Amino acid sequence: MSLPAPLRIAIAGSSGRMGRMLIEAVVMSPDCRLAGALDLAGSPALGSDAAAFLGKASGVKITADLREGLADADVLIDFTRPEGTLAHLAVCRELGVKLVIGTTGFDAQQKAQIGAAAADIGIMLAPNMSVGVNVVLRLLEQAARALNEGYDIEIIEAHHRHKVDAPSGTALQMGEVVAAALGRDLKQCAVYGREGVTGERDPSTIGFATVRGGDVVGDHTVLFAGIGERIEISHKASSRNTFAQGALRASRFLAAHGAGLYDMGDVLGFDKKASVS
Ligand SMILES: NC(=O)C1=CN([C@@H]2O[C@H](COP(=O)(O)OP(=O)(O)OC[C@H]3O[C@@H](n4cnc5c(N)ncnc54)[C@H](OP(=O)(O)O)[C@@H]3O)[C@@H](O)[C@H]2O)C=CC1
Ligand SMILES: O=C(O)C1=N[C@H](C(=O)O)C[C@H](O)C1
Repeated sequence: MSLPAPLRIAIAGSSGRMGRMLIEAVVMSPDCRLAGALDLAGSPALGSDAAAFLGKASGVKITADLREGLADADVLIDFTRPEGTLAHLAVCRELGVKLVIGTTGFDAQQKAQIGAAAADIGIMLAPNMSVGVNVVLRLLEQAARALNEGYDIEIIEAHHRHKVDAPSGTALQMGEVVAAALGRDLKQCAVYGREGVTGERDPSTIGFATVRGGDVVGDHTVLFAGIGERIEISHKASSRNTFAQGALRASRFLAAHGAGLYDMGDVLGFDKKASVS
């Protein structure tokens, strides 16, 4: 009996922290094949083998030419920057290549562009691909429903010194899930940091606090602070491999599904309630 053909995966942002982790994960997965590797024009890595940093030869050269990098791919996994992802999205749509988007920091208009492209291709959009965070999103929905009065909600996140967006995409998604469970609109109730004489806390708000430093992979805590007790629901990532493995699960899911906009809840078989992103 012959084995099914491997899933052909291209990676965007090949020289980035996640790009390298993803290349390693693809190369190590027997059911996947590295089919393309993209990086920005001007990157010193252009022309070199995508797996050279692992001391291996993948036979795939890093290119800035999107059509060349996507020519042989079923799925592109993209953890870059919003402007890069949107450029990749346009070419994926044209070529019929499915897209796993891990990039964070999109504004509402950019998210709408992604949603529109999902009419033609399968797209997975998730600010955090770890299984653990997506389970935490479900726990948060339940906790927020049960603690809907008398508890102040604060979301605290910590990341490495190189992260460029704040709050993290995960923190924002946690805020959206909690706000939706409470029947609030996050746009109306979010407080992003405090300074000076702020006055007493407004109980209808959801506060965000951001910490940046060192090599923290990604910590998120949602605090429900009541009188006489505090509940903290936390997730701490200790390796980027958890995000890479989630992105591979997402790629396998997309390979088996048609056009549409999906999230990690779909991959994990959750119903749609907690999938605000
Ligand atoms: N969904 C999830 O599970 C996770 C999401 N992330 C998100 O992934 C993104 C990347 O994170 P990380 O790997 O740490 O970042 P890095 O800065 O390490 O890597 C980003 C990569 O994208 C490239 N890049 C930058 N701008 C563009 C552009 N306009 N077009 C094409 N490529 C571009 C960079 O190239 P160059 O180096 O030449 O600038 C680099 O190779 C972030 O948005 C982060 O929040 C991160 C981890 C998990
Ligand atoms: O930039 C990162 O590193 C991470 N970004 C994601 C986010 O913004 O939520 C996910 C993860 O926490 C790591």
